[in-house]
Amino acid sequence: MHHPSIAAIGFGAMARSLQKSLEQHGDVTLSACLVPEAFRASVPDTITAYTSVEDLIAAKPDLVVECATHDAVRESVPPILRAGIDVIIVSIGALADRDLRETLQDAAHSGGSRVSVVSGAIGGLDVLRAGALAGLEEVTYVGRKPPRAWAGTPAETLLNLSALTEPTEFYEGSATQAAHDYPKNTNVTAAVALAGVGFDDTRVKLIADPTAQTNSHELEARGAFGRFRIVLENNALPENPKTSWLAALSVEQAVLRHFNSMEV
Ligand SMILES: NC(=O)C1=CN([C@@H]2O[C@H](COP(=O)(O)OP(=O)(O)OC[C@H]3O[C@@H](n4cnc5c(N)ncnc54)[C@H](OP(=O)(O)O)[C@@H]3O)[C@@H](O)[C@H]2O)C=CC1
Ligand SMILES: O=C([O-])CC(=O)C(=O)O
Repeated sequence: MHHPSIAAIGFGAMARSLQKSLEQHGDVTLSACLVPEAFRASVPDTITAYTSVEDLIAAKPDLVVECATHDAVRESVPPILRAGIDVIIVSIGALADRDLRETLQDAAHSGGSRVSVVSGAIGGLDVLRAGALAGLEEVTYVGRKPPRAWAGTPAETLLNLSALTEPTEFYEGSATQAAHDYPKNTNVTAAVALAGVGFDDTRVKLIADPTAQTNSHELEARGAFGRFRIVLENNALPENPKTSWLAALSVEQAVLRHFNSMEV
């Protein structure tokens, strides 16, 4: 049987966690990645590090998983799809851009490939998708993370993160604006928006909480189907406090499912 070999775009906290976890599982190998030139030296010898998308395509991976940035989705994913290689996207916030969504669909169509997004650090997207068919009246997402997870974001200019003593909300608005302002922390809101009522109508609240030990995601929806509320309390990846471990596990699950002929 063919042993699938996949490639990652990016080789940060999530791709590393995915690679180790797949190695333990044994059925699929993450054997290559596409990284910026400056990052190449930090990729272990067992992984082939490409710095051009053309070289990655020439290596013909069975599947590519994007675990990098919104820019990587914009720049690298369309040519890979056009080359006939399926792609799983994790930096879903990039899809707040309608033109990019069309570009990706066109690229997949012309290459006869498939592009999909992961559920990532959140759950309940199946409920939203089903509920949306009968109409959703309201979808609200509340993201709560420890202050260190908001470092390097506009929250830093709105709050004194290191001096916070109580949970503080610093953003309330649409998923469109959240994806733009907090690209490394609101990919989950993009997944919620795509499954439910779209980017402009998905309400988002973001909280820096000095008492929080986890990255928590609260999702509430109301519609013709009824009501729904879930709360996830995710442990962060040790290498990146912004990213939940569950997000990496959800990529692994999507990869294994991709190569399974029976979807259960
Ligand atoms: N859907 C979801 O639920 C979730 C999605 N995410 C998203 O997943 C992605 C990966 O997360 P994580 O691994 O924690 O992030 P990291 O920052 O740890 O890793 C991202 C890596 O991608 C590299 N990179 C940057 N630009 C490019 C590019 N154009 N092409 C290839 N590589 C590039 C970075 O290199 P350098 O350091 O040199 O810039 C870095 O090594 C992020 O976009 C994150 O926001 C995260 C959590 C949940
Ligand atoms: O991993 C998480 O908890 C969520 C996250 O960063 C994102 O949605 O981008």
